[in-house]
Amino acid sequence: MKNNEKHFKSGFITIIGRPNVGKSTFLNHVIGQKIAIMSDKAQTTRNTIQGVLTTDDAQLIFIDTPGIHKPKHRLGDFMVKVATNTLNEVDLILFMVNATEEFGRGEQYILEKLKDVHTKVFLVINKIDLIHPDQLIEVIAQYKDKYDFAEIIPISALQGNNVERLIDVIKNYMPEGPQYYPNDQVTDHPERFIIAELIREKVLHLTREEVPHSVAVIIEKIEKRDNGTIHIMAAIIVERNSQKGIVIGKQGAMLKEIGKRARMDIENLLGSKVFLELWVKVQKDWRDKATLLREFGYREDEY
Ligand SMILES: Nc1nc2c(ncn2[C@@H]2O[C@H](COP(=O)(O)OP(=O)(O)OP(=O)(O)O)[C@@H](O)[C@H]2O)c(=O)[nH]1
Repeated sequence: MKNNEKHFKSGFITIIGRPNVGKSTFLNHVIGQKIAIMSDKAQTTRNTIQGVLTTDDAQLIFIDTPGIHKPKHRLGDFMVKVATNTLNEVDLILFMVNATEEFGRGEQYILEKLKDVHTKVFLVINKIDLIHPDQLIEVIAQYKDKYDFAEIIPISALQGNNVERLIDVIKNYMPEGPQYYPNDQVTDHPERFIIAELIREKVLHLTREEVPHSVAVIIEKIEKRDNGTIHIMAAIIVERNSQKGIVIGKQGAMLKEIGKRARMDIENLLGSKVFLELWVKVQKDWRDKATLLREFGYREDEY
C-alpha cells in the first residue's frame, strides 16, 4: 500500500439475536439520519437491506437474515437453511445479546446455527447501561467459551456508549471494496439477495454433488410489469462447460425444473406472480472477480 493512499472498505453485515435485544435500536443509532435505505416494503420476514452506513472510508451494508432468529417462519426449515447460506456469504455477523438476561435456549439455538458458518462473529453485549461493570464481567464469562468470537464488544445502543468503537472495529474487518450505494439514495431491489439465494439453492439441490458450491447467481433485472407480474432475469454462473451442461440438462429439463421450483418460492416470498428467466453462463475463475460478485452480495468461497 502506498503512503497516504486510502483504501475504501465495504461489506455486508448481519445482526442476529433474539427479539428485543436491541437490533433496531442499534441500527437507528448507527444510521439514524444518515439512513440511505430501508426496505420500501418494510417486510420483516425477508432478507432485506436494513440500512447502509456510508462514511469517508467505508460503506457498511446491514442486511437482515430472518430465518435465523425466527425458526417457525412459514417457510420453516427452508428459511433456516437460506439464512445459514446467507450467513456464510456476509462479511461479518454481529450476534447481539441482552446484558441483563442469562444465557438461555434462544442464545443456544443461534450458537448451534453458527457452528455451520465460517463468517467471523462479534459478540455484541447490549444494554450495558442497565448493569454494573462487575456484572458485565460475568456476562462475558458466560459467553466467551461457548463460541470462538472474533471480538466481544459491550455497548448501549440506547445511550450510544461504545457504539462508535464498535463501528470502527467493524470497519477493520471489512474487505476493500467499492461504494455500492450512493450516499443518499439506493436503487437496489431489497429482495435481490434472497432471490439469488433461492435460485442457487435449487441448483445445488437438484444437481446434488455435480455442481460445486462455488456456483453463483446474479440477478440481472427485476422489473414490475403493468399487469403486476414481476419479471426477473438471472444468470447462473458456473466455472466449467461440463457444469453448464448439467445445469441445463437434457433438452433444458434441469434448468426448467430449477426455474419452476425457484419461481414458486419467489412468488411465495414476494406475494405476486413472477416470470423468471434463467440462463447459464460459464465464467472461469469467477472467484477472482470479487468486486463483481460482492456487488451481488457474494464473497469468494473459502476453500
Ligand atoms: N436500557 C436499554 N434499553 C435498550 C437498549 N437497546 C434497546 N433497548 C430497548 O429494548 C427494547 C427492544 O429494542 P429493539 O431495538 O426493538 O429490539 P430488536 O432486537 O430490534 O427487537 P425485534 O425487532 O423484536 O427483534 C426497546 O424498548 C428498546 O428501547 C439499551 O442499550 N439500553
